[in-house]
Amino acid sequence: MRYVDLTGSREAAGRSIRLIDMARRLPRLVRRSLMLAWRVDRPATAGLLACQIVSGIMQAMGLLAISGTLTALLASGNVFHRLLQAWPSVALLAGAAAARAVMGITVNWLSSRLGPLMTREAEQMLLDGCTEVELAAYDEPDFNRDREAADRGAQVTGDLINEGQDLIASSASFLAGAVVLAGVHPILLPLLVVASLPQAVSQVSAARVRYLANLRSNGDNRMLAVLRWHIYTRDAADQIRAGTMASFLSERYRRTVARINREDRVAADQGARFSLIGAMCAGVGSTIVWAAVVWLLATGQISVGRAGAAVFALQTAGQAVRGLVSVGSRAVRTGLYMDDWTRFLERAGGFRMRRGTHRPGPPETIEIASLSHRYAGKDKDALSEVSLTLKRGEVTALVGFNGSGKTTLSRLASGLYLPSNGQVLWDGVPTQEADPQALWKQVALVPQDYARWPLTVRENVTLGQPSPRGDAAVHEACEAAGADEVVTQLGSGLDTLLAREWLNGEELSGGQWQRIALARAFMRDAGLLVLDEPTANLDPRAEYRIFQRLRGLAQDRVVLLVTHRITNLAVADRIVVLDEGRVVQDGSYHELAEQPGLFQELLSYQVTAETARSDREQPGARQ
Ligand SMILES: Nc1ncnc2c1ncn2[C@@H]1O[C@H](COP(=O)(O)OP(=O)(O)OP(=O)(O)O)[C@@H](O)[C@H]1O
Repeated sequence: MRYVDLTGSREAAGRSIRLIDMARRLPRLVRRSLMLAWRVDRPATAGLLACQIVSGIMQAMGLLAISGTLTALLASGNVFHRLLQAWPSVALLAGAAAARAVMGITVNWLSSRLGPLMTREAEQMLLDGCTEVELAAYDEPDFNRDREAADRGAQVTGDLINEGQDLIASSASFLAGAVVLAGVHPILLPLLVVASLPQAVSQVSAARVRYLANLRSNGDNRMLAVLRWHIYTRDAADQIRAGTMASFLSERYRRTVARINREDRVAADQGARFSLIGAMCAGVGSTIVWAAVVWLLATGQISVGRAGAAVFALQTAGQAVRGLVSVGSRAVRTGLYMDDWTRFLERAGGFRMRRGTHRPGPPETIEIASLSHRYAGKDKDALSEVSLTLKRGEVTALVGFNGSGKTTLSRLASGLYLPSNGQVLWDGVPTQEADPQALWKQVALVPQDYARWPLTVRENVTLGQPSPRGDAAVHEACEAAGADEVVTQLGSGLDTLLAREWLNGEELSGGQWQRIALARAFMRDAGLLVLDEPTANLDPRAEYRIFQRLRGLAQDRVVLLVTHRITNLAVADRIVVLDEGRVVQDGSYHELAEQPGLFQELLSYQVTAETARSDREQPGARQ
């Protein structure tokens, strides 16, 4: 089995990496890296640019000083006189070298300061981008793939500053060498550039091969991250042991890695072949250039001193061209990853929330009108033609078999999903016309799989939004959810960190966590309370208390309860029975209990203590 991502447009972008694209892209990349650097640290960016300019000037001066030194030393006259002539050039040479060394150290210092800042900033922008997408995005493989790619782009953003700096440095060296070479003889510079071209092409080809290989392994790499998460973390640690799954997971990991290695190996071999061809061409090119220098010297077209300067300038410019090509191809690859990041941020993977601006208050009614919903990639609706009205002051319960659409309906009612067809109207306004943040201020949700935030108890309950009443409100919410008993047992009360993996962190039991999750909902001053299996982990006493409180809570809000505990449903004003995404029954507990239908069937599966006892006392009395 192979984990595959569709990578069409990115693959096309990768395939289009050619020398000409690289030349076009490089200035844009340098500009982009400098803009991000400017955003995170202006003085460091300005310092970096200044250092590069000074360094380039020093390099040119150093090369000119070499020419001056050689000309003076090789001139006629006595040694002392020649040394005297040469020493200002030597001093300039030494000064320029020292200045370049200092600039180099400063550039390193500033780049290492900027790189991590840029990576963190890129990650932060990505995180912000992710919170702005529709929840439905997470059901789309495309979105998940693009987010992973963008994450990789964010990680390499810091590299771009080093690559950008290397590019600027190589360009400055090339310019310095070019100025000197052009001064020595006009043929040398074009000859050097032409001689370097084959190597440039081969380097870019190698970069293209590596990028494409990486792209092909994208799905597998994503799966490795998922496997690592499950194997490393505590969440599934008990199940891996009790289920003796370790060797299966390890083997799956190994096989996935082996596939990636095979792709990498092919890319490395192909890249090495390109590099070898490039190096051979570079050797031939260098021979031609050096032969040209010797020929110019032999035919008296340049002096020995100028030939000496040409040697150094050729070395400098040749190194610069090689540097430009090798860093350039790396930077282009980094740039492609960064394109993934930029594209994702621009479009939020194509799923940025674009809803209205209406700011709803606590709803009087939530009308669900001819609502249908189909999840991405599914060929069947999860909900079909559902119509019902939820009212403030009422507890509406949703019941039905697994997969009948209860959770989907509660997510649509709370505006987490937008309907594929039909409408959800909060006091007459469709959810897509409401400002989502304002709407969710009116939602208190206890989902089936509630988050166990590695935060303090206080933060877990307030969700980072403390009440003006301070801890008094937190204690009240905890009391309402039965979490007060949990808090009093914890060493540091509300300040206790709920994460065993950290020093002084505490772990809670499943039921204790559920009480905290309920306290979160009770803490929120929201007009819609959605409870999805809120008591699945609670002991009978805690469960009884929650249901006792529910009526009081419903007085000034809409309450939507999803539960499989049919015996608790007497608390609801109204029960809606769902089957395969359709409403099949709707009424009070007593009405539905009397009617033949699915509700009666569900009721019949509830083995009460009464029936169990009668079964024990009268074996064979019930079939
Ligand atoms: N994120 C999703 N992406 C695709 N399909 C989904 C998604 N969530 C739910 N479904 C599908 O929608 C249907 C209804 O699921 P839903 O979770 O609403 O059922 P439910 O009645 O709450 O089930 P349960 O009682 O097991 O909690 C199921 O067929 C399920 O496979």
